[in-house]
Amino acid sequence: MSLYYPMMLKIQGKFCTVIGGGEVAERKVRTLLKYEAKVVLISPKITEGLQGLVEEKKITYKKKYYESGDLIGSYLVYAVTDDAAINKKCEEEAKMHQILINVADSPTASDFIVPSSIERGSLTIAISTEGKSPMLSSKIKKEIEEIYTEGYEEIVDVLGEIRERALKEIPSIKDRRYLFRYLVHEVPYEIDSQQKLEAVKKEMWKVYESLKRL
Ligand SMILES: C[C@@]1(CC(=O)O)C2=NC(=C\c3[nH]c(c(CCC(=O)O)c3CC(=O)O)Cc3[nH]c(c(CC(=O)O)c3CCC(=O)O)/C=C3\N/C(=C\2)[C@@H](CCC(=O)O)[C@]3(C)CC(=O)O)/[C@H]1CCC(=O)O
Ligand SMILES: NC(=O)c1ccc[n+]([C@@H]2O[C@H](COP(=O)([O-])OP(=O)(O)OC[C@H]3O[C@@H](n4cnc5c(N)ncnc54)[C@H](O)[C@@H]3O)[C@@H](O)[C@H]2O)c1
Repeated sequence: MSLYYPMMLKIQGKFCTVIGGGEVAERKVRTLLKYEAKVVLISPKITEGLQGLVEEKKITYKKKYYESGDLIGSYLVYAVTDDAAINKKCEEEAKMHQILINVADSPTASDFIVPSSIERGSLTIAISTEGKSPMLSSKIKKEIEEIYTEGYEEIVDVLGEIRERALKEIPSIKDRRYLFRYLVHEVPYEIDSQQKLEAVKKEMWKVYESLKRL
């Protein structure tokens, strides 16, 4: 059994502190920015990529070594220096203040792990091995990407729109469940071209209109 509880976290507008400015830090920062967090970066040296983000004012940069107290007020912390003793100090401070921390060189010390993930609009598929093999996570990701192709973004949006309409227009939960089951299990999602995708979307709405009237 895994000790990690999977969940989806909204970090938009939250202060996330990254200690360290190397390649791993850059990857973490880019992901945090993608989800619109407010990133504070603490490191004496940073990569060119991170320097670019500082110049574009995308992140707040404090050019210094980590000191105790730096984590106060953070929502999430990433200890990603190449110095295990410093990462450990960050871990201790975070634990003292009950701030969630990810420690790059120690999955077991981390409160949370960043999974490998696939995004198709609102559909997210995340894979984790509890840090035992990021390489396996990455392989599985590639396999799943082949099954859940980009077209799923639009399929999920249509499912969402139909669900919203059905909640208003189909009073019986049994009927709604039948509809959702039909849309997900019976309509074949053959969507390997835009033309086929459009045909599937049309079919989904047709199913909705016909089941609504029953
Ligand atoms: C998913 C992804 C998210 C992200 O970081 O953004 C991620 N690692 C990614 C990339 C990546 N990771 C590594 C390389 C170099 C190549 C290699 O060595 O493999 C590359 C680059 C690449 O593959 O391109 C190696 C590596 N990873 C960790 C250590 C430290 C250690 O194990 O001690 C070492 C050094 C091991 C060593 O020195 O040998 C630790 C972690 N990496 C995790 C996540 C967490 C566990 C996930 C899980 O449970 O499976 C965990 C525990 C911590 C965490 O939460 O960060 C991201 C995108 C992958 C994708 O999506 O394709
Ligand atoms: N989680 C992952 O996915 C993953 C992947 C590969 C490696 N790692 C681990 O992550 C760590 C960092 O890897 P990297 O390739 O980014 O290293 P790196 O050497 O490129 O960068 C280390 C950074 O830490 C900074 N630093 C050093 N001491 C500091 C201090 N006291 N305070 C603040 N910043 C300090 C340095 O200035 C530098 O910017 C390593 O321990 C490595 O084993 C993790």
